[in-house]
Amino acid sequence: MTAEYRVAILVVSTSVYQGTTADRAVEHLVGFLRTAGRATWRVIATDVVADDVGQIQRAVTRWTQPAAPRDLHNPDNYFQASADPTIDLLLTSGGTGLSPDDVTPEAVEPLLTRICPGFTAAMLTHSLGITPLATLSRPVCGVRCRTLVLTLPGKPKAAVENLEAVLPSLPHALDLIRGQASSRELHQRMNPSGGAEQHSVAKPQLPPRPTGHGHGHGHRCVHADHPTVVDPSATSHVHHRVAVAHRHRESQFPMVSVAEAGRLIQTQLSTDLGTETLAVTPALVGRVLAQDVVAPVSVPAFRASMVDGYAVRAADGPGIYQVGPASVAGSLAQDVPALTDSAVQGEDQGATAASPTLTAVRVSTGAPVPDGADAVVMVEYTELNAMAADAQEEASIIISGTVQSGENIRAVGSDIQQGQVVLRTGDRLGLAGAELGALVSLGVRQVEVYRRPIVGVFSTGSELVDGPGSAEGATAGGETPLPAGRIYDSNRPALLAALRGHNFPVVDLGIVRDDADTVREFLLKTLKQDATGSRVDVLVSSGGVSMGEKDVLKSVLEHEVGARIHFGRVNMKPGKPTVFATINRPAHPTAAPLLVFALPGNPVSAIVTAHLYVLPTLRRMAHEPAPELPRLTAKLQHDLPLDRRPEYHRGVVMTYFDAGEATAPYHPAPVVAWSATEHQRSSRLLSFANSNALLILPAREPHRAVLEAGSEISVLLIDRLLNHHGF
Ligand SMILES: Nc1nc2c(c(=O)[nH]1)N[C@H]1C(S)=C(S)[C@@H](COP(=O)(O)OP(=O)(O)OC[C@H]3O[C@@H](n4cnc5c(N)ncnc54)[C@H](O)[C@@H]3O)O[C@H]1N2
Ligand code: MOO
Ligand SMILES: [Mg+2]
Repeated sequence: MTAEYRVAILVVSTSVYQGTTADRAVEHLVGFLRTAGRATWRVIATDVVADDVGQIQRAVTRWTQPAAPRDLHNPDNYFQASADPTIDLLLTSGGTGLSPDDVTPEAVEPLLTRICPGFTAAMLTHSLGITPLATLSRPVCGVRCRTLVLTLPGKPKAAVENLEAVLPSLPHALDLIRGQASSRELHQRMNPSGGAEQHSVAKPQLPPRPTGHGHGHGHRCVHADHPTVVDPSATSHVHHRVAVAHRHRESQFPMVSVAEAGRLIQTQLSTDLGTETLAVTPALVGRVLAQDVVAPVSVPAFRASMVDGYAVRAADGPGIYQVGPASVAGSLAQDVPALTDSAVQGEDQGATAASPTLTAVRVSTGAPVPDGADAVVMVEYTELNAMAADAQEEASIIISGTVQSGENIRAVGSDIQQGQVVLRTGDRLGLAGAELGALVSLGVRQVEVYRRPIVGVFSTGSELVDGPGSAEGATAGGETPLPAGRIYDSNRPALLAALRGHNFPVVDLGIVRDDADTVREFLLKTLKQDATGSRVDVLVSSGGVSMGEKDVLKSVLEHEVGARIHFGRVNMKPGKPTVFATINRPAHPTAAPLLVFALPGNPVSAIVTAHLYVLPTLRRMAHEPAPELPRLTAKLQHDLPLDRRPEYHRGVVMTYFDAGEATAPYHPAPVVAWSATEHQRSSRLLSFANSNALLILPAREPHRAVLEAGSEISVLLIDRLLNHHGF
């Protein structure tokens, strides 16, 4: 009985996809397979996609999924939707050439879990025997889960020739991939006479079979439970997930300095997130303007008094003034009568010793100054001359001093002139509220501001349980005793709190188990969120980036979702395994890449690196004028032992005067620093207790193991600077 294999064919061609060209590849390949022999080839699915990395990857992923239910947060799992787990052979046709549109190898290669250069070689050798133009073809072949993927050329004839070239070994290759044959059987099948060559057949590098999943017919991806390591011999970014015994025993990532890490991030971040027009409300504080604001009106818009007193004509000088109707704050300028000569001259109120000859209008601070008046005399510089008959109102007052024209009057536009540029592109609406207040005072209803990056935060770790800081934990009651071996996910709430505290929109993406397939699908799903509009600009994770067999994040990033890792280790304590990567978005090739900060899982390391790397990056992306953490020089108050790595030690920083110094005409405020706690282990969140700064300690050197009290050190503020004096 001949074996039966299930085949899917994916035509990759924009013109076929758009209907401007008819496809002939499927027909040719199906015709060839019908008569190919060696096995029964059942073409059970075909599809057409454009020359587009995202479309190709989605089709390939759909046909090469393991059948086991996916453990994703969103049940509406795009990649799962039409998964057919039983495709043995996936043939793509088209897009393997050299034109800029040809992206099939770029799309397929990152998805392959094991590359098979033998198939590629067989295809190329065969084709080169037919035409030298075969040099222009760039096929990739390899395994994804239980499916062999071959990228054939687009020309139907060439596609068939390439397939023909590999046909002899195909059935056995597929059996091996399915786990239904051994290499020994293969050799017997290919060389029934046996002999010495038998030993020269290279043993296929199959990863050991996962335990507990049975053999043969299971449709689980054989790699699912295996850690991933980079095969150092692999020249491409295709990875091999191999058993823990074969893992690297040294990190493959060069150790960069903190400064170099900062520079690498800066080369990748985008400040081109666009702008948004927002209503002028208190929520605008902290935002950065993406437009100049021109004053639409003057402030004040009317001549306003700066003091509580009496509006007069300065030229009238000292004398007795009859007090006219008041202008108080809230009076309409139009209702305040003008000061006129005729109103007062020579009138006699008859109520007191002296008679007024002049006139004044009582005004309060901020109230309109009547027309005709050019000065306001403060109430303190006047005396009551006479009361009105009701013994309540002022009838007249005495002004004894001289009065300057313009005194105590805010001229129209003297605070803000209509047409003046009041705020400029790049100005931040400060936390003190003044810029917001200025906009409101001008009646500006909305402004264009830079969009702030949206940050998705997730935790990796199979040991993690949602704690009281999360919605799930709150309903489950975070205090329930945890089984030994489990811990509450404290990194995610801590990181969310810090980022939200700095006014960045955050999305809680939950916990992702330490399993390469789960991590990969989570990342692909997050990338796919392009299409739905709910996309994040920056991903921040914690955990899974060191050397452990379950630390799969770097490998999945690099080899399975097409990320570029810009650094994977930094010479600092804590935070050595910090990873920074970028991933292009398949659905939006022109959009800025997604930035990924994969922070170490140790809680202190995650918080320190979030402040050191993530926060300044987000602020830069948001066009904030001072993106870096504030840095000061401080005097260390006690000896501190040094580490082999430069250390970001949790500390307390305070400005300090003693009473004598405070009275000196000028005395720079000394800044002093000390360690927040002893026992600054990366797991010990209490090392942050009361700390407001990271003390930057140099690495230990042969001649210097301790930094001595009195040393000047650099400190980075992560919270408010303490002020010994209060005010
Ligand atoms: N052989 C080596 N081991 C380790 C090295 C090394 O260079 N070689 N580096 C150490 C350093 S330094 C750090 S930092 C950590 C980083 O570990 P990972 O990023 O791989 O994180 P995990 O292994 O997932 O977890 C480490 C630790 O943190 C706890 N954790 C993780 N996530 C959370 C969370 N969301 N909330 C609370 N606690 C969390 C986890 O349970 C572990 O205890 O690696 C060292 N190892
Ligand atoms: O660098 Mo790790 O962050 O020391 O704990
Ligand atoms: Mg680890």
